[in-house]
Amino acid sequence: MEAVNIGLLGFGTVGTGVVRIVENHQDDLRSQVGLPIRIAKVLVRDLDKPRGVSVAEDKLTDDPYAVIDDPSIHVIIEVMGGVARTKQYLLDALARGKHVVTANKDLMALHGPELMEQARRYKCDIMYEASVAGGIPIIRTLIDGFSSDRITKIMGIVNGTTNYILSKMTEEGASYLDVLGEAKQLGYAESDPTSDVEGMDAARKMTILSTLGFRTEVELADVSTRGISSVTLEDIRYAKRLGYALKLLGIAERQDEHISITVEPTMVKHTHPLASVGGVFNAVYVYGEAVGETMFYGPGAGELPTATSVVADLVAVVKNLRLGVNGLHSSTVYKPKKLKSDEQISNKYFLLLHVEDRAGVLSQITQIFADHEVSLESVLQQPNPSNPKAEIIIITHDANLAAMKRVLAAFESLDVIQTVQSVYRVEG
Ligand SMILES: NC(=O)C1=CN([C@@H]2O[C@H](COP(=O)(O)OP(=O)(O)OC[C@H]3O[C@@H](n4cnc5c(N)ncnc54)[C@H](OP(=O)(O)O)[C@@H]3O)[C@@H](O)[C@H]2O)C=CC1
Ligand SMILES: N[C@@H](CC=O)C(=O)O
Ligand code: NA
Repeated sequence: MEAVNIGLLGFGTVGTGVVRIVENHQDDLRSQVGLPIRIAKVLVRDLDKPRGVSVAEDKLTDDPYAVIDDPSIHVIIEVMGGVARTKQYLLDALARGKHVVTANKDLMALHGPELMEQARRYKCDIMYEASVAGGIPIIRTLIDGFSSDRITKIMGIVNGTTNYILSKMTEEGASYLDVLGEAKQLGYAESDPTSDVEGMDAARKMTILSTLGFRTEVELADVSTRGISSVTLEDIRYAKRLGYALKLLGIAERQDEHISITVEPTMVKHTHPLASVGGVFNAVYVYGEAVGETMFYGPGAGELPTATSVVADLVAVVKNLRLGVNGLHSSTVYKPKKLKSDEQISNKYFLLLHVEDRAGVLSQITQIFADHEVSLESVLQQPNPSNPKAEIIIITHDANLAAMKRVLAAFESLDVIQTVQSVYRVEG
């Protein structure tokens, strides 16, 4: 073997970064793996599209099997996105003995176990560090760094696009749609940004992180998911005033072997380290029984940060190749899965209610909380100059989710409440 030949599936934001790093860091990479690394073929959709970095014309193809079936290719780097078709390409590549590096969280969250089984069968590696928190080496950290510990909490800002949007709304009062447009321009958003703003992208990443952290097979359907599309500037202003930052947080918790995983806009206390993570940055807070609190911070999306993780995976694959130890994935998933019920999930909540501005309203509302045994940390009532109704802002003490759902159901039949404007989980 004279060189490691790469088949690159996709030449967009991340693919361009991979080609740049392989070119610009060639000497360092070669010193580490003992062989030159060559981009042998590149799959694109549109052969005529102008590219940010050039590759020889004869390397470009729009035929995926010209890459997958090429016997000279050792490693497939998949940075094209997509699920069903892409899964088939990777299953076929593995069956032909090619190692795989992918940045595709949609695919790994939905079909990770099947792809890993195929990799085991054909003694190949499949690595996916870039799939969660772009440039942060968090997957390696969970698999290797914490192999000796028992993780009980993973809490993360794992979507760069939504963190960018919420940060700009908070700092500049910018409009949601304007900032979403910017995030698309900057290459942060998915090709369909609905998966960013509705929380699905973060849910896929939390599926991957909690599977690794809790060593149990978490499925996407286990993640209760809510995005940021209904977050208003008013919510953000209230959060700020009360000493919180509004963040799209993924939170995975384990207690007595029961787990819960959520993705939702969350009020994070200003003193919590996650509150100051701004822009496209991501951060993952991990609590282990032995290690205690840890936090990992870095760019969550974008060309070169994401490509850094992809190429680091490539280096790991090639080192294994040189040692002849590819495909020796030890089992990181071996615990039976037990999900928490709503009665076992306990959080603080923030509520913003628009109500009739007359005597006795507040006591009717607080009575409903008392009836369902939810106790309150603070209650603030104020007139709203732009609305004849009053606003009530409530922060609860820790309350179980089932009780909170009963409170919200009871509010529906209380005619003094005009609207339940917002409900957010509170952390820190
Ligand atoms: N952008 C980011 O910051 C991050 C992205 N990711 C993940 O990395 C992957 C790639 O993302 P990104 O680079 O942003 O995506 P882009 O849309 O920028 O690039 C996708 C590339 O794949 C090619 N492609 C897509 N579908 C096909 C197809 N059916 N046949 C042939 N070629 C195809 C496109 O070809 P053409 O150029 O001709 O259109 C394009 O070159 C996704 O899975 C994404 O979720 C992960 C972490 C961060
Ligand atoms: N669209 C994603 C890209 C990285 O995974 C994000 O914004 O985080
Ligand atoms: Na990562």
